[in-house]
Amino acid sequence: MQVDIGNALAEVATPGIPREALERLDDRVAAAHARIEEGRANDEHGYATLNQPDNVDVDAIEAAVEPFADCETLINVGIGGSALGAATISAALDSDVEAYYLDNVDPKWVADHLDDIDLSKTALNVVSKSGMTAETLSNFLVVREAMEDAGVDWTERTWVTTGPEGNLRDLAEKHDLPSLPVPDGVPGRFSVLSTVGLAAAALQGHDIEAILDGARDADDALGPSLFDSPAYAYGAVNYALDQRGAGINVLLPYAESLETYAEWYSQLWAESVGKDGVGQTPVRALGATDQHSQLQLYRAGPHDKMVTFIRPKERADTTIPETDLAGLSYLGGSTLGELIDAEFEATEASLANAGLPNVRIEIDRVDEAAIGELLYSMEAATILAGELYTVDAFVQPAVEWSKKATRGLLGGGDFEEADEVAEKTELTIE
Ligand SMILES: O=P(O)(O)OC[C@H]1O[C@H](O)[C@H](O)[C@@H](O)[C@@H]1O
Repeated sequence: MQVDIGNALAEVATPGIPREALERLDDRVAAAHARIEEGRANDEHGYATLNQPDNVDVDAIEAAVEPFADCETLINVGIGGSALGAATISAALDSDVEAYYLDNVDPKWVADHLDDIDLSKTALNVVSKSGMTAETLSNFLVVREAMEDAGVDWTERTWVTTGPEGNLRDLAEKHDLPSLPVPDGVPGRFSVLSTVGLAAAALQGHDIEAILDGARDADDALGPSLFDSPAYAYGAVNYALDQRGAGINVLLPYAESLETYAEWYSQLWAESVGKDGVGQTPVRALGATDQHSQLQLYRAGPHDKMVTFIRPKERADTTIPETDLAGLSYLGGSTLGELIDAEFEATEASLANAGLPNVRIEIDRVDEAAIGELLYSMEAATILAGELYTVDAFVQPAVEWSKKATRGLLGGGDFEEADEVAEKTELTIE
């Protein structure tokens, strides 16, 4: 993985980072790296994330999914960190096993999925670190009932990934379900390179050892200087641009297979650095599609953002047939890959021309090793940013308020948060 921060420098962009400021920031990166290494050595909460590639029990994962080797479909019931990592790997890599991630409780959407799936040929993975998440448990109950209605023995088609306690752990013990533990000391959003993200990948036939090898390569690239570590360079530059006014980071992957990656990164970054009144806002977009929807704003709107361009350097390709259509013959004989790469470079240059900061991330191709390297690198980039923002990157207390309000609204107890829902200030225009 390469990270090119040239277009984030002050000689190109506004806001931009002067080279001498980057040198000074590198001193803080060295101190942050030392703190991270200390946290890893002591297996501290959060920092233990970066030890995952050496802690994952690949045999246990493969053994847990082996009973489901005959399935044609996987349903992953989980939300947030219990869905987005696995979904990123599923979206990036091809498989004969179709995977559905039920990570929302939109009734029609859930029902439509269940109507489309042959539940007798389906494996169900229920994932929740806490084992308490309302959306996950509700969707599990809905899928279980659908299996029963279809005459399918759900206990024969289900494995659970969860913590040592909670409803899911109780369920697994009550029904003797195969289960995998979530890793200790690893917050959900940092758990893709563990049982949480890799079990689904194993079931889909992906080489999880290769994913972990990619992560190990990224680990080897970590060091006390951003000038030697692509992951730290990315985390440090995002932080430095945010300090200078680029409070938004638009993620612009130029591959459909990386669109879910942008969703995963958005949770990782937002929940990690978004606290105590600070934190850059990740925004998901897609190249080349959003050149035709958002680029106008990126190039000619306020300089309150940066853009992250992401692409694989190698990709399977499709030739554009020769044509005599007026004004289009120049495309004939080229390939869609050449077109999207030209658009990547042209759009990147158009932002540099407008002085809007941007960073380029390139992976060799979209395969197991490159995905492992990218995911691990972004986890390291985020942990480093947490140190630079001086926030605790491993907690997310702000998500609890609406959970309490929801529970109160549905009769799940007395919560003052629910009372405040009823006190909404209204000015409805209709
Ligand atoms: O894995 P679970 O305990 O079910 O939590 C799933 C998700 O929900 C929480 O509310 C947090 O916002 C996320 O960080 C977490 O990944």
